[in-house]
Formats: sequence, structure tokens, C-alpha cells
Amino acid sequence: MSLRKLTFVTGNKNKLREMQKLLSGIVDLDNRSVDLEEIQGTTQEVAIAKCRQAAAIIGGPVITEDVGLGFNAMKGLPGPYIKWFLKELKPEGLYKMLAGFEDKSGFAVCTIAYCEGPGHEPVLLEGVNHGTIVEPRGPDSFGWDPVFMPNGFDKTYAELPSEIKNTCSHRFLAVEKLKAFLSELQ
Ligand SMILES: O=c1nc[nH]c2c1ncn2[C@H]1C[C@H](O)[C@@H](COP(=O)(O)OP(=O)(O)OP(=O)(O)O)O1
Ligand SMILES: [Mg+2]
Repeated sequence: MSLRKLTFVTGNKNKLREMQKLLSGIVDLDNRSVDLEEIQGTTQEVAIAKCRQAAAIIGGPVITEDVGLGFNAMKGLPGPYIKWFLKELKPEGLYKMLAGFEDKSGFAVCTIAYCEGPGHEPVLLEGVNHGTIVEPRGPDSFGWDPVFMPNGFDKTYAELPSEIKNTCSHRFLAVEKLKAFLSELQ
């Protein structure tokens, strides 16, 4: 049986590494590193626009991914804008953003968008993982991993072995939905 071919359009090596693990044996995953334009809007709007662009560039079936980190004390902000907050503030600054708030809870959202090709409507598969924003702990190797401690664990994403992150993460939860969706396609 040959595996379905899909191109994951992302410029983020760490996302690619996790996605390859999560989809191994299920999808023949190719990668194209394209810096897709990200519009302003809700996570869903950003994800759909990103995936449309990717499908137009690749000319075939693609997935893209948009990740957000929301703070409940800030009604879900920074959400899809976390990349720019992280870039300027680093993990330490993200933690400090909540200094004036009692509520340190937050949630990580992974929105995978699948598009069959140019002219097709993207389909969204979303995974949400809830947790707490803590002082940075663990290796500073992937995004905001050092400040996110998922519920049910006493370690941050950065401190957890990747095999464990991959069984509970926002990305894992979205990939579970993607697998179910792909198994319904012919
Ligand atoms: O599991 C994760 N653990 C920690 N940090 C993460 C994770 N996943 C994404 N991130 C970071 C990357 C970027 O700073 C922001 C999302 O922005 P986002 O636009 O989705 O990612 P990106 O621009 O790096 O790659 P892409 O080319 O796929 O858009 O959160
Ligand atoms: Mg991006």
C-alpha cells in the first residue's frame, strides 16, 4: 500500500520534526520551506489564508499549520500573534506578561489546514491543550516550550521528552483529527 503524499509547507524546522514523527507510516510527508504571508485575523482566518497560498504555490495537496498560545487572563491573547510576542520578549518576557494577573492559565492551539489543491476550500483540524504559563524551564530550543506546562504534568513542554510531548500536545491532538479526516478521504 502506498502512502498518501502531502506537502507540509512550513518554515519551522521544529514543527516539521514533530509532524514527521506524528505522521510517520500514515502519510508520505514532503516539506517545502516557504515563508507564507500571515494575515491579521482569528486563528481560523489566518490558517485558511495560509493554506490557500500554500496550495497555490505547490499546486497539489498541502497541509499548513498555525499555532497560537493564549492567556486566559488576557481573554486568549496573544493567540495567533504569539510568534511576534515571543520574538521580542523571549520566553522570560511571556511569563512576565502575566505578572499583574492571578490567573496564569493558558492554552496552546494547533490549527492544521488541509487543502486538496488550488481552488479547493481548506479544511481545518484543531487541537487545543490547556496548561499553565510558568517561569521558563528546560532547553530553549523550540518556541515557547519552556513556559508552557500542560495540565497533568509537573514539567514544561521543554522539559518533557519529545515522545511525551508528542502524546499530549496541541499538535498531537490536531494530528489525531487529521488522521481521522484523511482516513475518510479516498
Ligand atoms: O509546539 C510548539 N511549541 C513551542 N512553540 C511553538 C510550537 N509550535 C509553534 N511554536 C511557535 C513558533 C512561532 O513562534 C509561533 C507560532 O507561529 P506560526 O506562524 O504557527 O509558526 P512559524 O511561523 O514558526 O512557522 P510556519 O512557517 O509554519 O508558519 O509559536
Ligand atoms: Mg508563521
